[in-house]
Amino acid sequence: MRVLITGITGMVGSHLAEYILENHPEAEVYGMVRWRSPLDNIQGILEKVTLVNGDLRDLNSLIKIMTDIKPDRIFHLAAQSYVTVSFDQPADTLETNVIGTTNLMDAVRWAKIDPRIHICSSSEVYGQVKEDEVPITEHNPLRPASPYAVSKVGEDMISLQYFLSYGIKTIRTRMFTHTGPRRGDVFAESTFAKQVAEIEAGLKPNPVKVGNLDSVRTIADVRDAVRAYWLLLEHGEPGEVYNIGGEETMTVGDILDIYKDMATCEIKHEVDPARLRPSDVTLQIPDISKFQEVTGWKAKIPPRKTFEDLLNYHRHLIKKQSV
Ligand SMILES: C[C@H]1O[C@H](OP(=O)(O)OP(=O)(O)OC[C@H]2O[C@@H](n3cnc4c(=O)[nH]c(N)nc43)[C@H](O)[C@@H]2O)[C@@H](O)[C@@H](O)C1=O
Repeated sequence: MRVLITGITGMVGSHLAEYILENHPEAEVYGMVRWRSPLDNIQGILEKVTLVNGDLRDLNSLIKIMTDIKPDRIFHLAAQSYVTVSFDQPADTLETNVIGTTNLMDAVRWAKIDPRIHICSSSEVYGQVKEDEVPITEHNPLRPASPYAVSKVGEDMISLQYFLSYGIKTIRTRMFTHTGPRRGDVFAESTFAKQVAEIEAGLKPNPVKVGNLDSVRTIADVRDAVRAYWLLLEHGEPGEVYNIGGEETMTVGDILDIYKDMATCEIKHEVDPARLRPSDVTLQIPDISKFQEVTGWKAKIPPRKTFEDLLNYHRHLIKKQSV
């Protein structure tokens, strides 16, 4: 079986590749990279995967990849995934996420192949939900509250349309917050961990800079998330959409408190107005029963372990950079 991962150099893509190599050795893993993508996250598996150059904005590069590899499964993880940046660069976000996904599916059509394709939509498509709408099911209205969320609605819907019009086997996930080692340092739980590690190392003054600490999230570990994605393409129904997420609910402020508790010195915090958004999604609690019924998936890693591993990841990076 040939498996293609777009976004293999990111947090999720690199963990997914490791998961597949370890648990499904029969699979040949191909990763699509842009020619200048940093390969740090996949250093440990470079000899076990085949990298191919491509760009979601370049249809020809995708047609070549599909024709050469003829993947049986595609995990489409590449995206502009940072909500804050999408307010500053809305067109760029839409182009990568919506046009990029459209190109990917057009390339599959051109190559006349019939893979099962995981489309990574997002809980952000639900936007600001009302209190009586949680836990959020797949039937909730879509009220995107950022250009990123609009781009994920577009990606989600165009993937459904390619299934309805051409029978392309897209299966969509709306993943709620998931994190762990290698998480980009722009996201809340990762920037907090990085700043704590820098303060511990004497590289940055106390306090940790924060934005809105009141948003409610559930946390899933990225290593549980990639297992969910594998199960999705094994058991999911083409054309369908599934919520996935963790079960423990907390505020962003609770996450900061966990790090304060783990830190080796006293940590203070301060709101940085630049970290507040024009509109924020403050309540995200998923109903994941549809996905669990189909796959039997259950998260195994508790959030505290996830945060501990993420903090140690940043501590390790800082140590490495200082030698
Ligand atoms: C499922 C979804 O999950 C992620 O999107 P996100 O939830 O917006 O992630 P975030 O970590 O940027 O914000 C979470 C919350 O935390 C608040 N917050 C407070 N203080 C800081 C802060 O200092 N930095 C950031 N980034 N956020 C902060 C911020 O205002 C927001 O309410 C992406 O993976 C996305 O790709 C995705 O699909």
